[in-house]
Amino acid sequence: MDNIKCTVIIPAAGKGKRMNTKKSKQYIELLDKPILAYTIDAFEKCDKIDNIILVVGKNEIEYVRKEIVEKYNFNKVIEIIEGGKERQDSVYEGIKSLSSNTDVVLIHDGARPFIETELIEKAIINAYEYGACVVGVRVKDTIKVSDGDNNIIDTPNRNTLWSIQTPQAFKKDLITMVYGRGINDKYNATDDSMLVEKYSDIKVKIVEGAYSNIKITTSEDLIIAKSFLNL
Ligand SMILES: Nc1ccn([C@@H]2O[C@H](COP(=O)(O)OP(=O)(O)OP(=O)(O)O)[C@@H](O)[C@H]2O)c(=O)n1
Ligand SMILES: C[C@](O)(CO)[C@H](O)COP(=O)(O)O
Repeated sequence: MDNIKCTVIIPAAGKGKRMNTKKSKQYIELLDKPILAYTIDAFEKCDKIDNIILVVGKNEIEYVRKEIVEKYNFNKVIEIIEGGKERQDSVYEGIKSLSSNTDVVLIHDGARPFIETELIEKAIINAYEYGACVVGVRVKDTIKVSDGDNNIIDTPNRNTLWSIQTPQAFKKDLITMVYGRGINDKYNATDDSMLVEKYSDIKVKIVEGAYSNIKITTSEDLIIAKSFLNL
């Protein structure tokens, strides 16, 4: 475990359309610190992480370098690169810049600032053992499947359902192979593990995560985030 070389790719090039604020949500400040800085901090302080690759919007590269990476002394950040149109395109840019000296690759949303060290470490261990894993929590609601007219057509057994978060962690060769194929096929995956499910025989392990590991997506999430920080 101590010898596993781990790189995390943090996609943070989104526009935050659902948040609908002037600045993209990952740059909103909580206690004078941008949300993205909380996210990076979680990986900077995890001993098992060697390198961090940040993927951001073209016009934000210099801001992120000066006002986040340098300001908070994030020494593990080795690259700040330009993202793409969709999350998947941004992650692929990160994958293309991975060094050969990496065993396990973690992918974690820039907009998930409350990830804890213990979960990062569990994800690394499971990825190393099984090849691929995602962090997730059991769903609390009953989930329905609908047809195109909002009629219910199925109610899956809740005991089998998970709400999937990040980090998602993979052996480097596996995630590189499946991302290459997904991009080539223009296969639209809403999370990284979908590509492993589609293009390999590897079973993706779910690591039971934390309900606090929210993705800041809409304005309600900011209220929750502030309450976590006692604001
Ligand atoms: N082209 C994109 C789109 C998303 N992301 C990142 O992927 C993570 C999860 O995406 P999401 O929460 O959907 O962010 P946005 O795309 O910014 O939000 P929205 O869909 O509301 O516009 C975020 O950290 C986001 O910055 C990215 O790097 N590149
Ligand atoms: C990867 C993810 O965070 C897992 O829940 C999520 O799928 C990202 O989706 P989004 O539509 O880009 O918010």
